[in-house]
Amino acid sequence: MTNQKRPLVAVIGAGNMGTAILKGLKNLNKYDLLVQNPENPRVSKLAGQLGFELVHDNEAVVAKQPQFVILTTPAPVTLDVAKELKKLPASTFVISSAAGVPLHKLNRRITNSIVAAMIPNTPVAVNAGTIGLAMDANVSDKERATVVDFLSQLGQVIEVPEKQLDIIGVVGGCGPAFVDVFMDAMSDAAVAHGMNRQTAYQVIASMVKGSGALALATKQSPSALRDEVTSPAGTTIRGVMALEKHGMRHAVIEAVNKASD
Ligand SMILES: NC(=O)C1=CN([C@@H]2O[C@H](COP(=O)(O)OP(=O)(O)OC[C@H]3O[C@@H](n4cnc5c(N)ncnc54)[C@H](OP(=O)(O)O)[C@@H]3O)[C@@H](O)[C@H]2O)C=CC1
Ligand SMILES: O=C(O)[C@@H]1CCC=N1
Repeated sequence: MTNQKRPLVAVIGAGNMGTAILKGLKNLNKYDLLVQNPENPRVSKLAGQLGFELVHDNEAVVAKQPQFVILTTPAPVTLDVAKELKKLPASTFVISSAAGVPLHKLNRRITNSIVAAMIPNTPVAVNAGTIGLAMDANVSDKERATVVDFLSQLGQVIEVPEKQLDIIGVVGGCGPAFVDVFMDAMSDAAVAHGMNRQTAYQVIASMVKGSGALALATKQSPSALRDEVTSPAGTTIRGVMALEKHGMRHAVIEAVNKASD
């Protein structure tokens, strides 16, 4: 049997987003994984769980010549990290997930490699993410396709002009937290009506997953889908009217506005 070498993917910054990406990549079972993070027992434990190699400086990342480098560092340190990746080979793809860090600033520091900016969300951990992606015009079609093909393994990739990454970051990136608040509130109500907590979580998560799948499959607008549920004089319309009365629509719009500030 031949011992074929697997492509190496490096993730710099194994916090919440880095870990979600590592889990999604691990599920694929086709990449070797390298992580750079400051020494931290949490990350050492994660290395054992997910089976990645752990290093603590970017020189070690450069030396190992990964095919893809994913930056999941806090936004304020990402440009400093990028500076240390200058010596990566020209064939390396560096994909930053740092919200609000613009491509031209990354490109100024990573002068050699192909650079992309993305906004993923935590469902990448189960390969069901939503990933906004922007690349400079000078990236070739072939390079662009390589990045899209790679990231598509973690979820749905939506290429957008860079100026739209901020709003994708809110709707797609923060969105799971907003949906989690909704699911948590609905679980409380279900428990108040006598459902046990674990069953409530299962029913509600499955309902949210199915609603998203139906919207994607049918391409119907949310309002058209809602109308299909609201039977005349039925239960749903009473619930929808209560949501309107208590300002759910306004609360959601305000959440997006505040997160965009
Ligand atoms: N969380 C999300 O859903 C999303 C996050 N993002 C972006 O991802 C990035 C990370 O966010 P998030 O995971 O939530 O943040 P976390 O704070 O959870 O993770 C940041 C990680 O980076 C590590 N780190 C800090 N400084 C360095 C450094 N110089 N070199 C290498 N690693 C470093 C931290 O290590 P330690 O903890 O040991 O200090 C930590 O493990 C941000 O830029 C954010 O904008 C984008 C979309 C969605
Ligand atoms: O809360 C944040 O700033 C990051 C960016 C999008 C989701 N999480």
